[in-house]
Amino acid sequence: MSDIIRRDPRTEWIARNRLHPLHGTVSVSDEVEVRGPSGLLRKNPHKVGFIGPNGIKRIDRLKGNAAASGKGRKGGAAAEVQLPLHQVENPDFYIVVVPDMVGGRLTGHDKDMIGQAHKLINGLQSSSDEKGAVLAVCFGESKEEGFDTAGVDRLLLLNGDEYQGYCPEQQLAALVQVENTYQPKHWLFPDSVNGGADLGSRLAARINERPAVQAWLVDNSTTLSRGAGGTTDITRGTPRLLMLAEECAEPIDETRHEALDIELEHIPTVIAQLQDQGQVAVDPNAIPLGEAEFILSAGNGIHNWDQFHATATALGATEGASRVAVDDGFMPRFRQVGATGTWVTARVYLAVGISGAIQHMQGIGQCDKIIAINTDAGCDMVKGAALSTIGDSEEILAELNKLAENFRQQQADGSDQDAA
Ligand SMILES: Cc1cc2nc3c(=O)[nH]c(=O)nc-3n(C[C@H](O)[C@H](O)[C@H](O)COP(=O)(O)OP(=O)(O)OC[C@H]3O[C@@H](n4cnc5c(N)ncnc54)[C@H](O)[C@@H]3O)c2cc1C
Repeated sequence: MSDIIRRDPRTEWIARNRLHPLHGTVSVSDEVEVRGPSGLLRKNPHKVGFIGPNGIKRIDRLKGNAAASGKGRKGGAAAEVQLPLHQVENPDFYIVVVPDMVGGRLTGHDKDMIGQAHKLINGLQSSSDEKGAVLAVCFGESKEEGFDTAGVDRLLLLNGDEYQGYCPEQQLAALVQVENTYQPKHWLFPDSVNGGADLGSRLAARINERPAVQAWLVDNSTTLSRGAGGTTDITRGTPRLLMLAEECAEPIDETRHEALDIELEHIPTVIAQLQDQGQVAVDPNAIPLGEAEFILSAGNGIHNWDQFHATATALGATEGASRVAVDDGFMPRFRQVGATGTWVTARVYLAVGISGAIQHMQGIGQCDKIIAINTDAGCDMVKGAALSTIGDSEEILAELNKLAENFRQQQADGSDQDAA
């Protein structure tokens, strides 16, 4: 018999006519793709997705991705790209940036500020032969490895004991010494609650400069700042000292810089009026999702919710969730991350059993590092993650719990020995 698929006009007509008594027999199929009576492969839009436990229709992304291989993956284990090196041999002038370095690393806000510093340098260089460099002054312990790709030409790292914890008076003394030594063209601070606004105000008062605060559009002559609680813009000439709003400029991404270490002598040691009593432990779940630094987020791939909550506690992470986990009633609505939930800016976003739908990815675009745990190596979350573990969420969370427990135990043993 011939393999040619022959058209059956009568069956085709019945398939098109939803009121025909035989319609169900020719068109009903649980398949999303069906070969119609004409031989053509057709998609049945009524069969795409399924009704979840809450009665809401959803698209099953696992099905679409299950067959996907790891081919064509980007992001994640991104190939190292060697960017062109930008060198400034003997800078004629400096623009000094003082990053917040929350957790010892440059924040997105810090990187925007460094981008702004280079914009100012380019403007100044276009009208003279002088060469400028960005000098970053960083306090405390640094874990940052990307000063060069962030655009730092010179780096002054002040991490002695006197710079540990909250010590604005000592930091100010160092900045005054930088001012006396380098006479920078501009001082840039992030206008943030993480220290930038405080330190910038202190230095402005000390060196008698009138700063621009919440500056968001800056060039060499004019600065636009947000005023009156963000309801109006204030235009003024660009001052020497600027406290910059987030996203004031594009971060550096096309060049690599030297990040040469420099040292500064004769910084006076200040007898502090303020005493740092150390950090206060807080319940990670009491931190608003938008401000959380480390988020453990659950999706439809979580099948053991008690274990998920236990892991979040063991890791000290703030809990987040995909919309499906929320719609299905496993997590409260205020934990939803994404376009219609909270937009998060965590340093580490650990997504467990989340497929990476566009609405979810929109909400995590500002996170520094995304880690995915998923059974599907081809899902969009894995494609966008810096690190992925492919496997069952329950098994991987069990291992994570064990590691956290061992770590705690080792720390406890260590402190016992110290006490003895
Ligand atoms: C207007 C609109 C707004 C939306 N807004 C949002 C929003 O703000 N936030 C949001 O999150 N979604 C939002 N959505 C929903 C979004 O489109 C997705 O449906 C949702 O994000 C999917 O959630 P999920 O990844 O948890 O579930 P699924 O898509 O079902 O994915 C589950 C994932 O878990 C994996 N998995 C399954 N079993 C295991 C296992 N045992 N171990 C490990 N992994 C496993 C699967 O491989 C899959 O990748 C919105 C949708 C619309 C239409």
